[in-house]
Amino acid sequence: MLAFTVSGLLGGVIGVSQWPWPMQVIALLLLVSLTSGWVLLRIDRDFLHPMRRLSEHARRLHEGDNTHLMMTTYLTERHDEVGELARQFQHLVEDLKTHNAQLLEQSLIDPLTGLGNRRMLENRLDVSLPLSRRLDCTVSVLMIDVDHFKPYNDYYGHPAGDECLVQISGVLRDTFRRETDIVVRLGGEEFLVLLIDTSSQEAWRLADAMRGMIQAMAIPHEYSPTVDVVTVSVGVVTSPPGVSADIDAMIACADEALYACKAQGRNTTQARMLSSPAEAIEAHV
Ligand SMILES: Nc1nc2c(ncn2[C@@H]2O[C@H](COP(=O)(O)OP(=O)(O)OP(=O)(O)O)[C@@H](O)[C@H]2O)c(=O)[nH]1
Repeated sequence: MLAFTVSGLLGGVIGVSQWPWPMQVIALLLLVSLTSGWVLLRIDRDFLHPMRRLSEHARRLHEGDNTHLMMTTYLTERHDEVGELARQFQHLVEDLKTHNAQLLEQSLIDPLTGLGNRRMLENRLDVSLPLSRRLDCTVSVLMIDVDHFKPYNDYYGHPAGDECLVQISGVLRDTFRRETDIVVRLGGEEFLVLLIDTSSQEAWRLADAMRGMIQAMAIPHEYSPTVDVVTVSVGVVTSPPGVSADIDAMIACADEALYACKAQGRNTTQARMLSSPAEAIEAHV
């Protein structure tokens, strides 16, 4: 159609209609080829090429190549439908990214207390332990367990038990405030704190101060055989500089100290010094 229109115009302007008919046919064919070539070039430049870029972008995202999260402005700044498609695609990617970040955060947080959970501990340990080895500094693990929590739940009810755990979490959060401190709820009424570059004396002092603050909150617990308020027992283990901290050995050792607290009547803090992964020596009672 375009070719015919153009040929008509050319015919009028440069007198093609005066040419012999074979020349007219050749001119028309030439015109049709040039026009189709031009149309194909435009289709490739305006449509196929951007589509290839868009699909390449989607492929990279699919393969997890986060260096290409932002789409090229070549696509997003276009004022046509392709540009609109690219912008909508980019919004979708950004929404998914935000949503994924929220999901990841939720998967690391204990919903009741807002503290980290076991998974967060594992993630943070991947950074903290190699860092402590590199800086050649101490690592301390505190295992904290609420005393006589079963009777508390039984008599005051599960929602009151939940509230009690939330209040205890608040004390933990207020006590262990360094950026490098890791404070998590392991599950149930058990919490873990990991401190790096804190001396064994300081770890014990902080742990015992925290225990005292929980007692001082004076959450009534008239069914506790220990005292008439909610208390915790704390097992502390410190791995000194130069000893490669093995988290499983440390947790096992802190657990031993915790059970010793329970055996000795609860509402107390006991500490151990880990001199090698296999060997634990008592530091404080
Ligand atoms: N409210 C509430 N209770 C929980 C939660 N998780 C675990 N518990 C309760 O915590 C109690 C733990 O009881 P036990 O492990 O027997 O220990 P305990 O009574 O604290 O005794 P000791 O640790 O020996 O002092 C159980 O009754 C659990 O049901 C929770 O998320 N919310």
